[in-house]
Amino acid sequence: MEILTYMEKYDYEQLVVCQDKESGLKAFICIHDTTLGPALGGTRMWTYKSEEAAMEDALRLARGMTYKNAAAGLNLGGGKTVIMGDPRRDKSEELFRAFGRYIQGLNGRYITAEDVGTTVEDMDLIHEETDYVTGISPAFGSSGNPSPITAYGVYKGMKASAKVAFGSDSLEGKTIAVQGVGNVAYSMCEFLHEEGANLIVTDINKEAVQRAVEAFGAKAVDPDDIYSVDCDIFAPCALGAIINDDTLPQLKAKVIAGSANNQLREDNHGDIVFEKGIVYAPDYVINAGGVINVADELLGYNRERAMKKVEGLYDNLMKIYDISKEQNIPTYKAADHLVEQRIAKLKNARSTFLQNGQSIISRR
Ligand SMILES: NC(=O)c1ccc[n+]([C@@H]2O[C@H](COP(=O)([O-])OP(=O)(O)OC[C@H]3O[C@@H](n4cnc5c(N)ncnc54)[C@H](O)[C@@H]3O)[C@@H](O)[C@H]2O)c1
Ligand SMILES: CC(C)C[C@H](N)C(=O)O
Repeated sequence: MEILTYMEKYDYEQLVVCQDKESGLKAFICIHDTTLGPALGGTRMWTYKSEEAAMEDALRLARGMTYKNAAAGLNLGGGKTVIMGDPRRDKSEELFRAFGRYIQGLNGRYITAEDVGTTVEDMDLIHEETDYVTGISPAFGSSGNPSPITAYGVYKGMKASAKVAFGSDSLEGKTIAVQGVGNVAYSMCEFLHEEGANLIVTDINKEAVQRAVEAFGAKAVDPDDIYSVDCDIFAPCALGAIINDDTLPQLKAKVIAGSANNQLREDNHGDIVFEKGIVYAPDYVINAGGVINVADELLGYNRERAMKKVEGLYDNLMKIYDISKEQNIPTYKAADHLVEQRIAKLKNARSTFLQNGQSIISRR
């Protein structure tokens, strides 16, 4: 990968490479765009096949956060970190504290939180070294684990998508195929089960599958079989790029609505989804609940205010579905246009000089 060429193509601001031999930290912090405010995005810890794969993931995820934060109406830019390592084996106090010092060195340009492979406890360790971290323990006045709030937002967004596809937003009796039953998807399944949906689940972690089978009477299938099951809604809640040339011909669902980031391998897969008449909830719109919740901490956390915004994801998606219908364009394009317009307009509106270049958040 020609890294600077790639960064120029998609307008990236900064890529920070973190290496600390003593703690074993190997990480990439990527800041995509800070037009709207400091870059907020989670930290993923994962066993990447190569340094290049980790760096590419950080870049793709950071850009996704710019779009997510802008679409959710937040005054925040987009960034993300990936730490190379096995979250079950390689975590330590010194690793997260070393990482916290790298974040502190960015002096507020980047603020982190949880993502795949990291927890509230990890954020607390980062917090030992920097204030630029959210999703820490509620004892610090924080909002805690964002996953259940993300799950609630996805549930609401799934209802909006069902309304468009089936004429009613009730999920009672609907069959929903869930890929990955980790932190977000388990909470999401609680809402779906309560509403009377039938669940089909898969995960590469057998214990996660078992937990969902026992709690929700879910039917379990092997990871490769989840795409072809008979279902109304496919909910991708594991990793990205799962809507692609191999999986699309297998899908029977009328709706794709899940929490995973970067679900479309390439944009053209969003075009194919549209041509097939599948209602696709753009990932960064439907899964914004967690970031909305942690972002509220920057204003002094108020759960009621945050939840009101998360409820609004239903309407945010409806707006995108309306634009998609009116303009006959795929939903991912409708969402991208809205975001790009917001950023362009605000770039202009925020171009006047301010003493010390203060941002709204730093004034609170
Ligand atoms: N946690 C949040 O608040 C949040 C917010 C927005 C988006 N997301 C996104 O939602 C997704 C899930 O996040 P999470 O926090 O629940 O992570 P998690 O690690 O708790 O859950 C992911 C699950 O997917 C499983 N998995 C991985 N690869 C798989 C595969 N090929 N087939 C089946 N299962 C597989 C894992 O074993 C794990 O159980 C991620 O893409 C994440 O970026 C999370
Ligand atoms: C800020 C975090 C809650 C970010 C979350 N992992 C996301 O992808 O939205």
